[in-house]
Amino acid sequence: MPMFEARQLSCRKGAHTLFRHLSLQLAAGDILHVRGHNGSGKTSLLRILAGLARAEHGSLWWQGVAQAADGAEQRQRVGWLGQRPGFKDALSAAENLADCQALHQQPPSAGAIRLLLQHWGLQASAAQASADLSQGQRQRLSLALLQLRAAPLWVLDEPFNALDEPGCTLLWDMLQQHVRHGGIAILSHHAALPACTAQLWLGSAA
Ligand SMILES: Nc1ncnc2c1ncn2[C@@H]1O[C@H](COP(=O)(O)OP(=O)(O)OP(=O)(O)O)[C@@H](O)[C@H]1O
Repeated sequence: MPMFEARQLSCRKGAHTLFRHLSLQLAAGDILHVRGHNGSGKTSLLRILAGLARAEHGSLWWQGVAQAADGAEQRQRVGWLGQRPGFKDALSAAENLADCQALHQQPPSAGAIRLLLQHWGLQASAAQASADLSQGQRQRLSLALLQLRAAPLWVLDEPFNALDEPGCTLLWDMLQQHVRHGGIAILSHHAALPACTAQLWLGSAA
């Protein structure tokens, strides 16, 4: 049985059908790479898979169980990384990580936060407002938050955006570790990627 399944998804925006009858099945350990030209519907699809938007038709299944159409169940298990950061600009990186621990009922641990900040190269700017971080540093903070959250299904829209080469390596390592521990990752990226177990190309459906 696949761990995560999408059945017969269709999505329409205005007069355009972005995709229809789109189905996919993913097992623990899979990394799905979603590709397509600009405007082909990658973000729209990822938002549906993450439970952040409704498909016109179709359903999501987790471990053989159909998920509520409002996406609420799905959002509980998804670690989402989108184009807009999911942290508070007014808080520092360290404060945002502490907030995330509290939100997900994890015991507060300054040690774990310190290690994450070091791992993502954010320790020198850990105390400044997140609004003042560079684009790459903001992406690193988003990834540190994703790592802290420990969700089984990651849905990542252009996660390599703004990362330098060491940052890309850190992200790859993080992805590999996630799937080695039984997680699933779905990500969009314009260029070819090594080591993904599946690829989905979105073209024009209308
Ligand atoms: N809320 C909306 N209302 C109308 N059209 C929309 C809406 N959201 C997205 N679209 C359109 O749907 C199409 C797909 O958008 P989407 O962001 O999913 O594409 P994408 O493949 O992620 O693009 P890119 O590679 O440029 O990031 C685009 O033509 C976009 O203009």
